[in-house]
Amino acid sequence: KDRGAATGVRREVDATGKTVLRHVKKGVRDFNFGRILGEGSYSTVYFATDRQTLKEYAVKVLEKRHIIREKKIKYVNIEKDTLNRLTEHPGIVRLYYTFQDEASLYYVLDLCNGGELLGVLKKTGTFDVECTRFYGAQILDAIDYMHSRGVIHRDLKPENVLLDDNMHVKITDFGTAKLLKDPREAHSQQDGSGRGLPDRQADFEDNSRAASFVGTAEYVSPELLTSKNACKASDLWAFGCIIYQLLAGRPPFKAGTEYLTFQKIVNLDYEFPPGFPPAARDLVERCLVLDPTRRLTVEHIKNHEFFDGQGFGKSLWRGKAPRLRPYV
Ligand SMILES: C[C@@H](Nc1nc2c(c3cc(-c4cn[nH]c4)ccc13)C(=O)N=C/C2=C\CC1CC1)C(C)(C)C
Repeated sequence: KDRGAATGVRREVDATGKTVLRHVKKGVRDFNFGRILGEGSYSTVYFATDRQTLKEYAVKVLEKRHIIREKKIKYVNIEKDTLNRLTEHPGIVRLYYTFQDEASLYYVLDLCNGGELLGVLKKTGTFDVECTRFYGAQILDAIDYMHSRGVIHRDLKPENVLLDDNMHVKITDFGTAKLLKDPREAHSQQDGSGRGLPDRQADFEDNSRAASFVGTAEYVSPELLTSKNACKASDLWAFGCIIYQLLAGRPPFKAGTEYLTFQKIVNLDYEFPPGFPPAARDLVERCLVLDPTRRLTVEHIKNHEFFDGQGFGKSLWRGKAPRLRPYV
């Protein structure tokens, strides 16, 4: 079958002579590929335009041979399953289509023209309190939605927080997410950390994969370094690191080598620069808690004084993003 077939619905006559409408998958030839937007370890993301609709997308291309050789098939499936679970939130990159050809897999996704939050932060150096509150609230709202759908991101960091045309947040890069098997976990605080529901410990991911993955050094939570088990609170540890970094211009735990960075994390060895806003300091201190069961939850954070006056409903995603100003 011609993979590059035009899109949409085609009228055909089936074996019994009945006229049927067939949905035809999009293919590589339905898109004009443009520049490279970003490169991951197993993928390249291109700018692309749909030739029929002229809509612009980001297309993530994964080379099959590379994935097989590097034994990453599981990660590819996790990412696709995760993207297919997270379809109804403005703060999550949306997957529209997938297709393949002999050599590669293709994911057609939201185009985030604002690029990575890290890039924007590097340009301004730091964010002022208003910007930190707005971007912190959007990231937190997206985390809340992910967790409600039983997804733990496990590698949240400013490189994976993208920005769309309105400079609103789009969380991406779910190849290392952890999908809680039992959706019941999704709607409660119990979340695979084995807390409170010991009998369901078995429900969770096979520990072999969990054991093998560790996030990006600066944002990885202490429990992932010590017990190899990520939980929803692990994403809130990363959230605390991101809030600190937006205001300070650098992450709280950063050393010359990964090992020394891990040392700082498990020893909670960090300090605030002079003039760090007190409400933000209190919030960060209550997220960067070694014991995941004592860390603030999403609900606690939404009610923290740092977010006083910040709505978390639809208004958060409708309003204009604040002009980016450095925290001086
Ligand atoms: C984090 C990711 N980088 C990026 N991933 C995506 C972008 C993206 C866009 C720019 C950009 C746009 N304008 N200027 C820069 C720079 C980096 C991007 C996008 O627009 N849409 C979906 C993406 C990813 C979705 C896919 C994970 C499911 C890595 C480095 C892994 C390739």
